[in-house]
Amino acid sequence: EIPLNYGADRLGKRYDADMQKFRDNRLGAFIHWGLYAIPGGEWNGKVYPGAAEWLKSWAKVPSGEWLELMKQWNPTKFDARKWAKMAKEMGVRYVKITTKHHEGFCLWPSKYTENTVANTPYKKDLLGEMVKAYNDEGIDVHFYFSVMDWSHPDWRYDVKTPEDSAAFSRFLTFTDNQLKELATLYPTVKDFWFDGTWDASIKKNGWWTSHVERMLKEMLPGVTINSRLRADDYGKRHFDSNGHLMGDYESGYERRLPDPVKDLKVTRWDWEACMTVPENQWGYHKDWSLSYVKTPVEVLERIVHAVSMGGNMVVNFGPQADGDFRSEEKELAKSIGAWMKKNGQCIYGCDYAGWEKQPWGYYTRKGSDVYMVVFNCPYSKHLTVKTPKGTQVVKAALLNRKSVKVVETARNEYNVDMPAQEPGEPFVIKLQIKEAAGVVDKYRDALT
Ligand SMILES: C[C@@H]1N[C@@H](C(=O)NCc2ccccc2)[C@H](O)[C@@H]1O
Repeated sequence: EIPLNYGADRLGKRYDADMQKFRDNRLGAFIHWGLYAIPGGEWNGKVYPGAAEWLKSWAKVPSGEWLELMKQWNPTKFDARKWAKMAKEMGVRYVKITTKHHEGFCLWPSKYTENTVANTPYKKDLLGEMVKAYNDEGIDVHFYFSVMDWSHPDWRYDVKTPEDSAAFSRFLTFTDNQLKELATLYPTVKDFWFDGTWDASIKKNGWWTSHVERMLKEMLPGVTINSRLRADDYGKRHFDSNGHLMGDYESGYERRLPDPVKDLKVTRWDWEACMTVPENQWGYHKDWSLSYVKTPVEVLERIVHAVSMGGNMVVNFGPQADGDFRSEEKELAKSIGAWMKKNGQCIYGCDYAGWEKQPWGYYTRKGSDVYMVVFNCPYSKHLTVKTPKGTQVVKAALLNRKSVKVVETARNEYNVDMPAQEPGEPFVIKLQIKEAAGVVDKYRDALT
């Protein structure tokens, strides 16, 4: 192994209670809310199809002009308790909030910059209201924090000159101060999800990313940190130069998922994916007709797919500037929540089952309970199940307890019947299994 000063602090998964809670939560929501919600993808009469939270970049708006939007920031319809109820109804166990996105506008009254909610007509501490409301509903709060800050004069994409070094050193101190502020003001925060860390300036300062992980874990024992923060001595990100995951979970799956057959390696570490409902909109965009908008079932399939491979899924919401949500997002939360109410036991606390994936859908597992989550109904009316050697399927039942017939068709192969009534939506079959070592093998391989 290459000797590293700023590589992974720990080898292998964390098994402490805080990490177990992170893992058991499985389903989260992202809240992308900032000044970008005001223009909603349109600038000077032109609508930009790219990610709305990147509008400042697409429309090449100078920081001074962009920050003028602060004068319009007054979410009169914002009601943190309503937001928390919506999350509760959706069945998410945690919410990741953009404390500060690339634009540099802070949802909390930071004393290290003028670019905060305190200097807007709204004035109040939005982040504090959200943290309290979500926590009051028993929902964990995670902080999204963008290291890249387009509005800070000392931010640099790269560090090439002595002036760059002096400026970026000031920037890193500023960022330290903001992170300490967040950890001090909101000590119930359970996770920091860092973004905007791909530029050369950060890759050349791997030491700082290691310092941030250690500083936050010192201030908030048990807090989790995503791999995206981290760069090692050689600028290697997420995984260090020895291939070890940095941080506590891999956070590279943004708007994409591992292949459920080819990418089984991801089951070796903790990971969390995040997704948008349109093709690529995190912040509020006024025109969702510009790209495909996923249906609730398509969102649900991505949630189940992630859990089936031992990962978490975070579904994004981009609130309007007025503090209300668009109807598509309200309907999505209701629809996912209704399904989770009936079937959540195949998600919460579940993990990779280790069985061979079948075309009808995904397996998840919790202890000795194996769940079949069916998205694709076969014309054969049977759901093929292939178990690992030594494992038998004893019984199968729908979650409403109606049993379904199981017929053994070959060694470690079964036909599980489809339910008599067509469920009309993705459904779950719970398997009772028997894992006996050295089971009598009554089948013979063909002599060829
Ligand atoms: C979670 C997402 N990460 C932010 C982001 O910048 N993603 C990578 C990206 C990099 C360059 C152009 C578009 C998107 C997006 O704005 C969201 O916050």
